[in-house]
Amino acid sequence: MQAGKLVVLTGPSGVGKGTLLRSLLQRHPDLYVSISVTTRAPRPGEVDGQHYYFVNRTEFERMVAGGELLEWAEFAGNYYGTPRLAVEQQVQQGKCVILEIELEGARQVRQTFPTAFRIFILPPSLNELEFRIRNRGQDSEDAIARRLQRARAEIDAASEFDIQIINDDFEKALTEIEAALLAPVHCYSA
Ligand SMILES: Nc1ncnc2c1ncn2[C@@H]1O[C@H](COP(=O)(O)OP(=O)(O)OP(=O)(O)O)[C@@H](O)[C@H]1O
Ligand SMILES: Nc1nc2c(ncn2[C@@H]2O[C@H](COP(=O)(O)O)[C@@H](O)[C@H]2O)c(=O)[nH]1
Repeated sequence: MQAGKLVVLTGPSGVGKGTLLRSLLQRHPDLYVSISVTTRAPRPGEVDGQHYYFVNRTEFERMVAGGELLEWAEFAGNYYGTPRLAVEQQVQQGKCVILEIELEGARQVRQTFPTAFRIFILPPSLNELEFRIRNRGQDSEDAIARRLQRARAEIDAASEFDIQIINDDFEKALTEIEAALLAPVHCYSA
């Protein structure tokens, strides 16, 4: 699996991973962002096959049993996983493939693809993280509590990653990710 590169982007829910990735894709449309499978219900505006593949638990468990997922985890009461085939095909075609996934999945990828480049996005503070999740206005109180509880453990694991970037000033964080990905050893190397 070495023609392209695999990049893992992890960080607590609400830190801004998705927003950073959308801006990164606008600047670098040749990047490939993996579309995950999830049992979470779609949020308003989320489109099946674009934001996620939305499936029920039975279908997700069938995909796990069939070896169709590169990694998967349960997060805040729902399953999330990365479809293996699309990622492998894109990497073989030389693409730089980005997985935006939580900590347990990132750890699995470290076992299966130890050469993957792994970035951890940190919030400026837990208070700001909570503000961002609430301000996003997409999660129930229960979901917010579960996500914040998980955030603490995730932040404690930040040093497992190749680099840590604080998403305080958005443009600065974006530039730091861009610089890391465009370094020859991380993406786009021959
Ligand atoms: N640097 C920043 N300063 C202030 N707000 C930000 C910043 N970056 C992102 N946000 C805002 O934080 C909220 C959460 O961002 P986003 O949904 O991208 O997080 P996420 O890490 O992808 O979350 P999840 O893992 O739950 O999908 C959004 O409303 C976004 O606009
Ligand atoms: N292990 C995986 N984690 C994933 C995947 N796709 C998304 N995620 C992470 O889940 C949480 C919650 O996402 P949300 O869209 O419900 O807010 C967040 O940390 C995502 O990064 C995946 O395929 N595998």
